[in-house]
Amino acid sequence: MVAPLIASLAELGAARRLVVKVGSSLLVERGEPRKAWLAKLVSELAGLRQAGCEVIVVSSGAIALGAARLGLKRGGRASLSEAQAAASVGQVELARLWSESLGAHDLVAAQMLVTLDDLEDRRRYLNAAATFEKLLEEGAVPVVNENDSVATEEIRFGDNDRLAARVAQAAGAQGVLLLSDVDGLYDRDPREAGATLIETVDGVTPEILAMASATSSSGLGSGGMAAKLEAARIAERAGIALAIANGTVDAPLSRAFAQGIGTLFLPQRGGSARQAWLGGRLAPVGVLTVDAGCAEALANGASLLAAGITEVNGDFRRGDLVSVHSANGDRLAQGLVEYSAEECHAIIGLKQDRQGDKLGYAPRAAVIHRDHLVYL
Ligand SMILES: Nc1ncnc2c1ncn2[C@@H]1O[C@H](COP(=O)(O)OP(=O)(O)O)[C@@H](O)[C@H]1O
Ligand SMILES: N[C@@H](CCC(=O)OP(=O)(O)O)C(=O)O
Repeated sequence: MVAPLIASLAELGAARRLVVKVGSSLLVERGEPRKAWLAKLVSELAGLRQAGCEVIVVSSGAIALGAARLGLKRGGRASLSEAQAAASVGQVELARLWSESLGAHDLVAAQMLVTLDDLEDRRRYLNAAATFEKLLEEGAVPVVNENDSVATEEIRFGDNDRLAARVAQAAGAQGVLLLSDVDGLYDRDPREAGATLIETVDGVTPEILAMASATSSSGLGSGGMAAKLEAARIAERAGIALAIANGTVDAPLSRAFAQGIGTLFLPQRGGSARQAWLGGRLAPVGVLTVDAGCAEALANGASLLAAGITEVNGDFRRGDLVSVHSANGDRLAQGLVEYSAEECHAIIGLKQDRQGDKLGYAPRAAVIHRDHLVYL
């Protein structure tokens, strides 16, 4: 039987497996950890655990803590190399904080540092998934962060919101709670007068995306509301409910779950687990632009054929992840390409029967087969 999808904040609080993400601004204030706040949050997490919910924590804060220890300006975010150095110093402290706080409730913290690459490669993704499963089976609480010290500019999440959504997918969680310094998504930047909290979002549309700004209010975090909406898109496609709630209050989890204050992004019924993984991948290496007829065919579940391609960009090889864009630049789909960029250039715009001459071998059935394509 297919489990029913979560439809309210109360149901999110009763999820069997939940990812709770804590932003830098909640954990760190003027370079110091907010220990009293963390202790209260952890007692709520322990309550969830007692109620039978398996909890995974995604915790930011390494860069902010490390920057303070090293005396770096701009919270350690002036350059990638400073962020990397700050993270490696701060992560030691962050891990100890979680280990001590969870330990006070007889819970064991398990550190998992992942890079974007770890979750983009299918084999490594499944490997991480197995580790989450084992840790939860053993009763530990995984505490996840990006491995900032080795991440490079191109291959990096940079924000822990999207990381939390990808972790939820890998760990088979039903829900994600992003704790931030606002009650949820407002219809415009909450610093503007008249901003209204949106309680439920049924599908992250371009109108919803337009509400968010990418600036972090505290200056400590990264990505702002825009990153949270990207996370919501990854989650909804994977059939996972995601909520944004305020972590600055006294009992953030019960305020969100019992009082229902926050924004809930409803999960959408999607394809297979593999398709959800593919749709959540974040680093395409090329772009194929298609004409209107092809865009319509893709929306109806067709494979991508060379005849509909009008432009090829990027340097990719067979099997790489590429984005499919409409003529006006909208991202329509992404998938694993059957040809290299060079081969795509050779057959662009051609029907199947004319491709063999250009390729020098019998053409494949499609440029991206529909089994390896996710319409976004
Ligand atoms: N439409 C919006 N709704 C809510 N918050 C928004 C919106 N647009 C911009 N923001 C800003 O995004 C901030 C949250 O992002 P961020 O500071 O990165 O959080 P965190 O550090 O918790 O991850 C809010 O404090 C708010 O100032
Ligand atoms: N991995 C980084 C956190 C990334 C980040 O800034 O996230 P957030 O504070 O949630 O916007 C760190 O530990 O400092």
